[in-house]
Amino acid sequence: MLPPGPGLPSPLQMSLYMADPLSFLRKQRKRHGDTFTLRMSGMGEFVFVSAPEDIKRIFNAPPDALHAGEGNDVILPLVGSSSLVMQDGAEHIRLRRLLLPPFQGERLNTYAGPMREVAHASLEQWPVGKPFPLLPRMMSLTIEILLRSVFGIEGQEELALFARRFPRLVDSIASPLYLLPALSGVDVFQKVPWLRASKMKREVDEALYALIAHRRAQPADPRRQDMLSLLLESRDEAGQPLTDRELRDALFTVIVAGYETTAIGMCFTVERLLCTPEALARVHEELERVVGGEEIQAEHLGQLEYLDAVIKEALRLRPVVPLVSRRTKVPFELSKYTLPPETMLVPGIALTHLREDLYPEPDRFLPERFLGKKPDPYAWLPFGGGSRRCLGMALSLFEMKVVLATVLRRAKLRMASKRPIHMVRRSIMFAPSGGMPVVLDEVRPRSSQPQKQVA
Ligand code: HEM
Repeated sequence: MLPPGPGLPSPLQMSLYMADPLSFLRKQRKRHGDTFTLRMSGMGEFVFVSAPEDIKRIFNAPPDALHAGEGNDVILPLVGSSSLVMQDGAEHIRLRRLLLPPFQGERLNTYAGPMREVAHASLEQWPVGKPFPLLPRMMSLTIEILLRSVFGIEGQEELALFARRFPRLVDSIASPLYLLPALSGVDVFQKVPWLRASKMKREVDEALYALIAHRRAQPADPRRQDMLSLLLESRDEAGQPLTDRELRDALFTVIVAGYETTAIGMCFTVERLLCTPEALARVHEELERVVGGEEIQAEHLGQLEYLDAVIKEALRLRPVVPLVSRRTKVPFELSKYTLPPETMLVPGIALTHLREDLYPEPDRFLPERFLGKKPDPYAWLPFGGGSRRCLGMALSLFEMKVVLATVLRRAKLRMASKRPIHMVRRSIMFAPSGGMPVVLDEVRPRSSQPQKQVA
């Protein structure tokens, strides 16, 4: 038997969820307790979970007990069948071991300089004195950072080509023309080759395979620190490198998973800061103390403790991805229930982040909650968790810090209107309403101090 839930007809549950997911979920938790079942018209039953002990059981379950990859069928035609997000079990573990190292640790430090430069260049293009939506600006910035740091692309022409085509392609999957057939397992790009999106995908694929071939043909260069170069050197336990197909799918996946999410996370952080002047003042004071007249460098980041807490609190209160899912493959014990195989389990990220027992006054923006504390991975989960935790978590937090520190030091920003910004659904994400209109009153000059060598 599944946990209790609302007795409403499933089309009504679906409509109420779609209209205002967060307040509908909060109401159900209040009424039915920590674990409850929603019935969504045409999509089946979903068991929502928000208690840290249940989330811990889910994130620590053996890889064969719970699957995540099969829930991602809808993006299969875009990311490809060798993408990490499509795998489960042993193949997921093998691929993740190959892909993870370039996205972690010390090597991130080499990206601080390029990330900062992209942020400066972007900021100088923002209009002064009139309202503009921040989200598209942040999206162009994050895509350029990924193209430089992950793909290792430097040529302006090549950067422009990918930076133009990727977002249009990713956007096309939100269209009903793509979504409706994809939900029934049809690869629109294959079946309807004359569609603009299909043509664009072929062109992007050709450019990606050409990039991979070009890199393979070059002798290994230890000075190259982009992730594609590192991935070309990766070997699995049997000594096998990644195939061209696996590399193409990995590059595509990183773009699909990484550029909008990070841009939205930065917008919401700016929004919370502009609405909380005392927190913004404290960020400025910290930047002045730690960075002073220099340019921001990797070595400053560890000392920006308040900015770090601000980003964590913004991701708690405005989680970009509001939920993750796992499908049970065996009978699965969860609190007092034994859930049958093929049950959809949904760790509710947004729901967990708003629990009063974990975060007193949960609706308030209080970065101090995270000062000097490591977040509990079963209570703070904007990047999901367990063996499926976001591959780009370290990269994304690093990038958010470098870009926000660069922008906030130079830009005098304010919200464009007093109307509150809401979280609105954007495919599987929550994004700021209206693209988050802001006004840039002034751009201060870059620091005049001579720059140290970038780490
Ligand atoms: C604020 C920014 C981001 C947020 C909020 C976010 C969130 C998430 C979440 C919730 C998941 C699912 C985890 C789970 O099922 O437990 C995920 C998976 C993933 N993310 Fe991110 N992400 C962000 C940025 C990035 C970036 C920058 C990259 C790549 C460079 C990336 C690559 C991936 C990949 C490849 C997966 C699939 C992991 C797997 O299935 O093993 N993400 N992300």
